[in-house]
Parts: sequence; structure tokens; C-alpha cells
Amino acid sequence: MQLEAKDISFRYGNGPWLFQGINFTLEPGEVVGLTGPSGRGKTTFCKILAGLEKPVEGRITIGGSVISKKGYQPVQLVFQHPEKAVNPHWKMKKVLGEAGRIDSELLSSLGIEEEWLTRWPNELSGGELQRFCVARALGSKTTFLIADEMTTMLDAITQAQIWHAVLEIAKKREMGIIVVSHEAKLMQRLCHRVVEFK
Ligand SMILES: Nc1ncnc2c1ncn2[C@@H]1O[C@H](COP(=O)(O)OP(=O)(O)OP(=O)(O)O)[C@@H](O)[C@H]1O
Repeated sequence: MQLEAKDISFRYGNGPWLFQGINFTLEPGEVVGLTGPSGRGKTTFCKILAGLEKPVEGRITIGGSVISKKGYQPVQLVFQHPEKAVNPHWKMKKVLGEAGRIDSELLSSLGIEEEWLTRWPNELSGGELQRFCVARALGSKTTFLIADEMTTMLDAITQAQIWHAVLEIAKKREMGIIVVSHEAKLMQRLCHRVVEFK
């Protein structure tokens, strides 16, 4: 089922319009890049797609139906800074628990070591923590993943390992992905098409 944004307009409070009348679709299994200058509203648009921000106009649907606020959210978002996305008072096993049951194959494909599960978030490196955020976003009910600068702060090897694992899973599950990045080479390598936010 397709993820569809129809006639989306948004502004914060009474501020200027960030964007108006945006139409966008993402098919299952499709990898689409989102690029454009800083501050144009890419992250805001991603939040709207994931139901974290309400559009002023327009609607988001999956297979023609508005996504319910209750229960597991099928559109999952991973941001650049994992330390802002996890509860510092929860050990990693509990952090992962938010996604429901996570299979150990997924954890090992993301390079997550068993021993890390008993640690606190501040006992992991940024790259290690981000692997957990990716794993958490890939619960079995996720149908679309939004990667907003997901690997920007990581070294090339970690970046490659994470994307390899994510793309394998996406292929297996026919999951659609949005990649937000300023790195043209990464976009070229990963995406079927790229949309520019002007
Ligand atoms: N909660 C908020 N309240 C008011 N303004 C906001 C809020 N969040 C973001 N903005 C503003 O909205 C604009 C768009 O921000 P957004 O983060 O969506 O842009 P972006 O295209 O993702 O930028 P970047 O490429 O730098 O990440 C910016 O000018 C930002 O200052």
C-alpha cells in the first residue's frame, strides 16, 4: 500500500508558509531521496509524514486511509542525533522494547552486540546508539522508514554497514524508504529517485 501526502501545507504558528500544496507518494519497496537547502522544511515534512506534526492543510494516508494515532505507527522516523531519541533512564533492552519483539538476526545484521543490551545509553558511542535507533524503527509492523540524516555523523564503514542491513530488510519486507541527506553520492547510490525541496 502506498504512502501518500496530499496537498500538504505547513507553517509554524503564524510564521511564513514553509511549503504549500505538496503532493508526494512513496510505493512499497521504493527508496526516495529528499534533498534541498538547509531550512526549507525537509525535517518538518518528514515529521508530518510520520504523524509527529499535524499539517495545516492536506492529509497523509496509507492505502487511502488516514493513519490511526493509536497503536504502532507504521511510518517510523530516525533522526541524526540518537542521544536525543532515547530515554537516558532506560537500559538498551528496554529502549528496544518500544518496537515490540525484535529478532536477533536484525540486531546482528546491524552489528549490535548482545552485551550492549544491558548498558545505559551514555555507555555507548554515537554510532552504537544509532544502530539501536535503527533497530527500534524496524519493528515488524513498520511499513515505511524515514531516514533523516540517519548516518550523517557516522564514519564511512558504519554508514555502509547500517545501510546494507536496512536495504536488505527493506527488500525482504517491501518497505518504502525516504532518505534525507545533503550527500549527493549517498543519494545516488541508495535511491531510485530524488525529490528536491526548493
Ligand atoms: N518547532 C519549531 N517552531 C518554529 N520554527 C521551527 C520549528 N522547527 C523548525 N522550525 C523552522 O522551520 C524551518 C524548517 O526547518 P526544518 O528542520 O524542517 O528544515 P530542513 O530543510 O530539514 O533543514 P536542514 O537541512 O538544515 O536539516 C527552519 O527555518 C526552522 O528554523
